[in-house]
Amino acid sequence: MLFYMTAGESHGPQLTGIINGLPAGLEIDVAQINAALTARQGGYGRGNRQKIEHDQVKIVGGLRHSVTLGSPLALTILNKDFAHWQDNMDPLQPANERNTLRQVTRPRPGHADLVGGMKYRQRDLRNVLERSSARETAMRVAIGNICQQLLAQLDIDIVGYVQQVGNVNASLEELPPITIMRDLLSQNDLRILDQTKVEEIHELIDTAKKDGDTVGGVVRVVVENVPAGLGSYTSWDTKLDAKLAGAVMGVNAIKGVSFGQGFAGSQQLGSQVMDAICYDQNKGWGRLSNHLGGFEGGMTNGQSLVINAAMKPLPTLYRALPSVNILTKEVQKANVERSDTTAIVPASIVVASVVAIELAQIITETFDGSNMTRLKEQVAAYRQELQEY
Ligand SMILES: Cc1cc2nc3c(=O)[nH]c(=O)nc-3n(C[C@H](O)[C@H](O)[C@H](O)COP(=O)(O)O)c2cc1C
Ligand SMILES: C=C(O[C@@H]1CC(C(=O)O)=C[C@@H](OP(=O)(O)O)[C@H]1O)C(=O)O
Repeated sequence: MLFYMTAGESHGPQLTGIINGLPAGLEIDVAQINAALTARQGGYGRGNRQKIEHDQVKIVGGLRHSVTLGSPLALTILNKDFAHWQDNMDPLQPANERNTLRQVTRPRPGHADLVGGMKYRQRDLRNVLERSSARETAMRVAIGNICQQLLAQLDIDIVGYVQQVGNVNASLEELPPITIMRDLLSQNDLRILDQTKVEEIHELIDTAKKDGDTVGGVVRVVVENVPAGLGSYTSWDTKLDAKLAGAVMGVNAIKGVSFGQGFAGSQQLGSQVMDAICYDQNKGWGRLSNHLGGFEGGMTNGQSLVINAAMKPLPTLYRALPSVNILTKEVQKANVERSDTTAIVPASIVVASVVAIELAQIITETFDGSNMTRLKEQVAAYRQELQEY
């Protein structure tokens, strides 16, 4: 069973990750992981933290000569900002006058601060915000990229992009193939397909920033060449769309997940939504459209996966909302240190990463995931069998 864990606080020394259950024999390209980490740091509307960080992964276990051993893979990413927080965030530094004076007591509406403080009985909300920060998503991107490299070995390609920012839609009527999408996405700093919307969205983000406000949006992940039959209809907890929805909702600030045309389909007739079945001797089974986003009965149906995720506007506002000081109970403005105006671009990378992790997990569970060469052989044989069904 492929699973992973992360540890580390936003301003602590480093992020740490362990992924267990990767096949032996997977060659890992660290440059590709670092490129994904750089992409997650970027995008229009990011705050000043990204000027400090320069995320690079270090692999410290489970790898020999760049090839996985089948043992747990251990990863680290340094937080460069720790240098400015050492006095406050060093794991062993005793509490002193300076660092206790910097206590966080004014919870931000929409962030984990208040409820986290109540639940874990914290009087310094830094003990909550450090881990609830989306800094952790850097490690999920590193692990997700390794899973993308595994999927690439099986000719499965995945991309995440920004579909909508605030109320401005930047999608195209027809989805181009992923290779063309990549080219379009590299042409702007918003990871959008419709280049005509760049200026309008920049203005939207600039205005929000000037007003001390924040912006959300919708991201989309497309996965090509996924074999049919991953996941199962037999029990609720084996449905792959349900597992994916859980993983995507697990990304900070994601508040909704849908597949294919999503909620819009609920307003249409069945004849407009179901994807008619076709068969071609050379290509095998297919569908004449892909409104359902590649899932039927909790299983992949051989069409591209289309997964949408809605992100709320970020909770930390420079024009802070009213809050209540947890020590004095006085009404005060919520805490603000530093924040992104929008994190919709990084969200598109993070959501694609968690989708890749779930897919790598179901594939290594459906087939023998002990060794990469055997896995490739089994997936190829299965694809052949499906075509001849
Ligand atoms: C890549 C990324 C960057 C984020 N940056 C910020 C930020 O700068 N300020 C902020 O308040 N929230 C930010 N968030 C969102 C918070 O982490 C999130 O809202 C918080 O953890 C509460 O969780 P919830 O929104 O899922 O309930 C970011 C999210 C992501 C995915
Ligand atoms: C550190 C990252 O994002 C952070 C996520 C975040 C939050 O509240 O989620 C708040 C901000 O933290 P800071 O106050 O340190 O600037 C973001 O910068 C990152 O994405 O690498």
